[in-house]
Amino acid sequence: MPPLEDETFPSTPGKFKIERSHTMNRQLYRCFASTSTMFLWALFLIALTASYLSFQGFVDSGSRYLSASWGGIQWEKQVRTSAQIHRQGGMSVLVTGAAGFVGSHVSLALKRRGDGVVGLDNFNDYYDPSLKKARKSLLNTHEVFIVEGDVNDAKLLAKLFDVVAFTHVMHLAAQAGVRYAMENPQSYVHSNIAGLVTLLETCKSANPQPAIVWASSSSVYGLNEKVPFSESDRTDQPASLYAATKKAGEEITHTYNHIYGLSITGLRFFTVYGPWGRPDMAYFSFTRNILQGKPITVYRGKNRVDLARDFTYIDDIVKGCVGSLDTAGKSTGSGGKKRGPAPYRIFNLGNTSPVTVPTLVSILERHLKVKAKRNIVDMPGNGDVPFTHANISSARAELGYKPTTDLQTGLKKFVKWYLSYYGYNHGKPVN
Ligand SMILES: O=C(O)[C@H]1O[C@H](OP(=O)(O)OP(=O)(O)OC[C@H]2O[C@@H](n3ccc(=O)[nH]c3=O)[C@H](O)[C@@H]2O)[C@H](O)[C@@H](O)[C@H]1O
Repeated sequence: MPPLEDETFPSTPGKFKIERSHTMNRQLYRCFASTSTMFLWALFLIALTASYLSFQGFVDSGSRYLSASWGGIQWEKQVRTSAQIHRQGGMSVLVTGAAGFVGSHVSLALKRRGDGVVGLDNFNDYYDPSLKKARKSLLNTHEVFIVEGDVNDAKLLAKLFDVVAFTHVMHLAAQAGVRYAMENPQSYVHSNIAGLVTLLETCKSANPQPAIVWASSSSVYGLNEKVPFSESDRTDQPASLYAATKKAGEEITHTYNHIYGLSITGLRFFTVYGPWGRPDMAYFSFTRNILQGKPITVYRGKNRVDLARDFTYIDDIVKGCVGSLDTAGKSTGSGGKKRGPAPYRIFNLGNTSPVTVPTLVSILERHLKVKAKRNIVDMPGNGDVPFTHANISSARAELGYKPTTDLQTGLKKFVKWYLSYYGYNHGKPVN
């Protein structure tokens, strides 16, 4: 049998009751006994709460750490290893948009010649992210590490510059696509303006400051009618929000060059195409539809004039990018302050021989050996421009840029890659 006291002071504090009819001593004793028990209970509860809270904190910080895709000793090691330079006079380059079309090609080219490369990409779903993951795997086999993150993440950028003193930044992360800007305008502001400023803020504060080469676009020429397009032509009539954000990027980078001494090179790409390309672009989506027996929509300009583009093959663009990195003068600032004038350059990277969209379709038909079902419609007012044509004399003189691949040859290589990657039905990638 348990003693009475034990029954009167049950183990559950909330059940405690004072018995008024007992003697003073007994009450005092009970009171003392109850006070010490309560004290012990209180201590126990405090300890329990404290350990619960600290455990919760551990779980929270642990899950934060686990859910974050960057940070930690192992991650830093991967970044450092990927950034290591393996040639005399080489550079260490942060490539943003490294899982993208141009970014993956440029990263590989740099790595192959012995430069250090660290990629950054947010793997967004503007187009099939599995293609971006496949590019990442390819880069992985060449020992290029891609950090998963956004250019708007200032902490991540600061950390990357903390771990590696990048000599150059190849900034290719962007919201691409001319017509999609009508569907999702904010994504252009987020990536092409806010993201650019975040990156420049990091670069301006870095010690040493890197030289920056970044992707502008042929679309900045907008409604300009003077052909071929020269860098000195007017670029104040953009036809799409995409073009407007790229033009804004040119002005923004100029400001950072002027105030902080950042070395800046802007590249106006002309409709880049090739293996591992972007599925949202015409040559890519036409290929898919033609193979699947689906109709393609071919836009036509005013007065039934065919639209034309200065389609530029990816390998030529890569040479222009690498040439830009090689010739980029140094940034002059330190501690966030300009110490002297730094280069500010803009180059057209085109092919110099525009081809009409119906001709593009005919070339694809020949390579695919399938007839396209053409649905010809008047160009909707969706930001498109009727033609592009690059004057590349500046790039030729200063970068040694000389495109060598015509559309016929380039599309042949694209189709070969496409069929090996997707197969004839554009099902899942062939393993
Ligand atoms: O140089 C650039 O700065 C841009 O190049 C690229 O834009 P664009 O030149 O518009 O390429 P792309 O979409 O392949 O359309 C090609 C042609 O096909 C026509 N087109 C397109 C789609 C369609 O369904 N039908 C059609 O006729 C269309 O009217 C056009 O005449 C990049 O996407 C862009 O991110 C940017 O980098």
